[in-house]
Amino acid sequence: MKFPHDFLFGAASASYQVEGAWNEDGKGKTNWDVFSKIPGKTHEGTNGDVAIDHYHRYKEDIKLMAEMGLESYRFSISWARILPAGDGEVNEKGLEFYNNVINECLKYGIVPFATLYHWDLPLVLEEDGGWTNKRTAEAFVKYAEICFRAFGDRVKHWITFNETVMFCGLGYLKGAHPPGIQNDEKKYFQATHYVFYAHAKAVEAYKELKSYGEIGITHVFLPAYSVDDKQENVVAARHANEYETFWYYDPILKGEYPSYVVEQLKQKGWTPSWTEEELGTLKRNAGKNDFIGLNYYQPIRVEKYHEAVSSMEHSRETSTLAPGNPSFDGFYRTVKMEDKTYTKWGWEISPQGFLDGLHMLKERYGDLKMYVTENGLGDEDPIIDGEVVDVPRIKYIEEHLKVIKRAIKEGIHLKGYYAWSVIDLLSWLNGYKKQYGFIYVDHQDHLNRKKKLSFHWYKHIIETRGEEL
Ligand SMILES: C[C@@]1(C(=O)O)OC[C@H]2O[C@@H](O)[C@H](O)[C@@H](O)[C@H]2O1
Repeated sequence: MKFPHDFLFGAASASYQVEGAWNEDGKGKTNWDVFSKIPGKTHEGTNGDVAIDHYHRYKEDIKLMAEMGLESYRFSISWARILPAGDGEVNEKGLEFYNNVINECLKYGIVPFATLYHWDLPLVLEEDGGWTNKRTAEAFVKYAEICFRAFGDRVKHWITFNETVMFCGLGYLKGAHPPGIQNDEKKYFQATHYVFYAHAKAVEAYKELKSYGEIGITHVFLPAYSVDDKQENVVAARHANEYETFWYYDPILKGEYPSYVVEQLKQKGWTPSWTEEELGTLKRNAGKNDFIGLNYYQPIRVEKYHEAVSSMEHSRETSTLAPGNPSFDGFYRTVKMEDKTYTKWGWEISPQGFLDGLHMLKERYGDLKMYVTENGLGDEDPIIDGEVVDVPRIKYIEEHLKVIKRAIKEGIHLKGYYAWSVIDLLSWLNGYKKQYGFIYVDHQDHLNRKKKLSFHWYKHIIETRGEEL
């Protein structure tokens, strides 16, 4: 059986991780332009000043995507190229760059899938409180409307935010991402709320424009499973799903927060300062979402945790989602299990965990259109006789595509798959230690591009629409 004719085989990138040209053509500074240059924040001081120079080489890169037969390219727009000061004056050169990227995609019949926010926030807004300041939410809606008007005649698939739990969690709890604050639960929950509010306002604005495209949000999908049947561990898994999934998915898809978490925030004094207007906006617009984007890499296995965690000291290492760390509130701990398979960075490889999680989502949110907006293997790819022989990545993606095909057969409304990443790119904290792409970038030879084994494999899968999987 082939994948459905309207299922999109794609791959993804993010502006800060590929573009470079950090201060060219009128682009404003972002939080990451500054944060990545604070000594010790990133592996070997890597940053996005050049990245893989996609800003100047996007034509070559999109031509390679076309040679792979890629049906859709998910990229992100850097807010600070469009509005250098976050709000205020529009930078025409910024609009020009993304118009060129979109037109280059369409030249090859590649469907552009645009993410408005993939963590690079204009510095002016970060310095004014970032996502804990409602001004940022309001500025985002203005930025979104500018993009809808400039690109919406050709871009018909929009994602507002990528992985809110990551930029809020690492920004305000672990401190590994800007603004680098640790253990501030009040700011963490406040930031998530203003992001959800900004999303709902952007959806409302998009629908009013009647561009007849679709809009949604991309969340991490990290289904939590108990390590065994012990009641306290089953309760720990429920707690993890409430805080890591339902807190993020409910306000978008139901228009209200999960009562389990709301009650506990009240008791702990972490309730965001939200207004009736904001909560009403969430409720009014929940039904207008066209899809949810899932970034799935792994599930988590959890057990009840019994030690105090007051003001844990965090590091880059405790921020990598590898198992063994307690949750921010100390309620549970993730566990590495003997009978599971893991990547070199300790992420479990579990296509079955994805399938089980998809059914959990369908049970809670109904027959909702979904895209896998990220899935892939971060690895140190072996180079043999000058060829990048990334067989582990082929196996990883093959197993996940098999499960996606099965999920569709079981009635899950999955409409596309975007491998992370289309091309090797800068990791926020890990530089170029692990690669994710179908295309190799040679940092020892002028960032020259080279097709990997997986490039040819994915090309075949797309051509045959995965019939053999
Ligand atoms: C933490 C990490 C990684 O480097 O492994 O997870 C996988 C992937 O997720 C994406 O949303 C990030 O933009 C990208 O940089 C990657 O980030």
